[in-house]
Amino acid sequence: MTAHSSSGASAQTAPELIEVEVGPMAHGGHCVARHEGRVVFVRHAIPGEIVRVLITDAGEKARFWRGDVVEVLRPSEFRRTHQWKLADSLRAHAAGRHPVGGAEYGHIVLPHQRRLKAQVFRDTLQRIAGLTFEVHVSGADGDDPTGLHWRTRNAFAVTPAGRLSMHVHRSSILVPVRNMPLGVHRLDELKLWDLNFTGIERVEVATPAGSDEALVVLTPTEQAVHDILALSGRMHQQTSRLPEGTSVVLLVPGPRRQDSPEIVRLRGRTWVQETVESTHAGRKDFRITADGFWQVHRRAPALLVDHVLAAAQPSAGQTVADLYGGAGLFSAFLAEAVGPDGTVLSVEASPGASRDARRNLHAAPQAVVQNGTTDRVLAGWLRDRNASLDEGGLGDHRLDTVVLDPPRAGAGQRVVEQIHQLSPGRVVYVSCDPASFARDLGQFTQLGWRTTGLEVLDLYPDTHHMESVAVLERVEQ
Ligand SMILES: C[S@@+](CC[C@H](N)C(=O)[O-])C[C@H]1O[C@@H](n2cnc3c(N)ncnc32)[C@H](O)[C@@H]1O
Repeated sequence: MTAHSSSGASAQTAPELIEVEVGPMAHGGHCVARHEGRVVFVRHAIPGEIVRVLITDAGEKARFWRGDVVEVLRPSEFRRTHQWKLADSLRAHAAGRHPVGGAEYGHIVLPHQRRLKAQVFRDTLQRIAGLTFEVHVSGADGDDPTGLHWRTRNAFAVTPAGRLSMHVHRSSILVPVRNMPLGVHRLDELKLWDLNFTGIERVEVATPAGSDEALVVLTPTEQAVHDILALSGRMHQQTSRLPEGTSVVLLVPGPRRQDSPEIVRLRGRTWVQETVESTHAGRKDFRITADGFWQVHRRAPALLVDHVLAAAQPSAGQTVADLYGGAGLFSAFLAEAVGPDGTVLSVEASPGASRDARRNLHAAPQAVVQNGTTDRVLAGWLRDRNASLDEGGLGDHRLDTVVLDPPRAGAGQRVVEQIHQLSPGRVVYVSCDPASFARDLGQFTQLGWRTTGLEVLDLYPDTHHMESVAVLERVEQ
């Protein structure tokens, strides 16, 4: 049973099953092993184990193969029964199917998951940026030892029969689901698996922490878009028995890719309220619309705000840029810290998230939202620093601090160079991907920046993902 072949070469040339002793955990959630001189990326293993691996992705000329553990011949002391049956490679393959993606660390006890993440983070920084750091990974308070029940944002695919499902890792194969153990308990209570989503391609669910509210966001298939009225009627009827407090919207893509989607309200409202309680900076409410961005772990917003404030050390009257600002999470707390005499420039590319940010920052006139890609906005600031903010300049401001929280791809060469040219006193880099972070940090280091603080947080238990907050300061010339 081979899921797919990456190289285009025939998968039959690889043996179906191999036996290996697995080496270190690598970025991406697989361990590195060798079979007759060839590198094999083995998922669902733990370093040091001897395992039998089903090759899922191979070719005679491929530089490396990929495979899933199907039998453990010498288990690690840190192995446990996977906490989620559908994502468990051992039980899935024994039943003749592939595990769903998204919980590739679920067979490892939580403290060891964090030790492995620290090792992966350290190795990635060393390999890509040539930098050596002591790394400790800490978890969020209140996390379940199983590593389950933390996601307040969940997304599902839909089978041709209209059932909620998830993808097999790196594959178009869909597996119908009847629960989502990584999600907060409220998600399972909605019982969305009992509904028929024919005509829908993607179902996203927001279940804010500590509230009974939920927002179900349905993206139609290409065919169903042509008769939105009929689809709306069917979905309205299907979702009518969802618990009180559940809102449902259709997210209809605009005619061109760059257009904002149209949000069609089927029930309740088009947004959810999120409340963030920071340890030292109080409590704030945020409105997040169906197409807006919000951090996924129930504790992530508050924890990240605390870390960003500690790293940025904003003070009254300062000017701070919040790049990739989303719905204004960091900007709202930064705006309070710099006060009415300071300025926060919140830069966000998505029109929906920018709209949320404007609403969320309404009470803080010192926070200005600039809708546009970071590289374009920064190019404007550099072109004419004295031009007013409305004209795309910096309005004579000098940046004290730049906070950036880019998506997984990182900021990239151009944006790092632009931040350097803007010459802020400090940079706070929030990252959800060690590899792109290492690449960008390498560039900052070459430009004369020094890392003076680094925290790594486990905001994605049972998966290989992690979050980091770094402080960079300019080396004195
Ligand atoms: C990881 S999120 C961080 C959002 C925010 N800091 C928070 O914690 O809620 C990244 C944000 O960057 C936005 N984004 C993606 N590419 C961008 C770009 N090139 N320029 C500006 N914003 C971008 C996304 O829409 C998203 O809101």
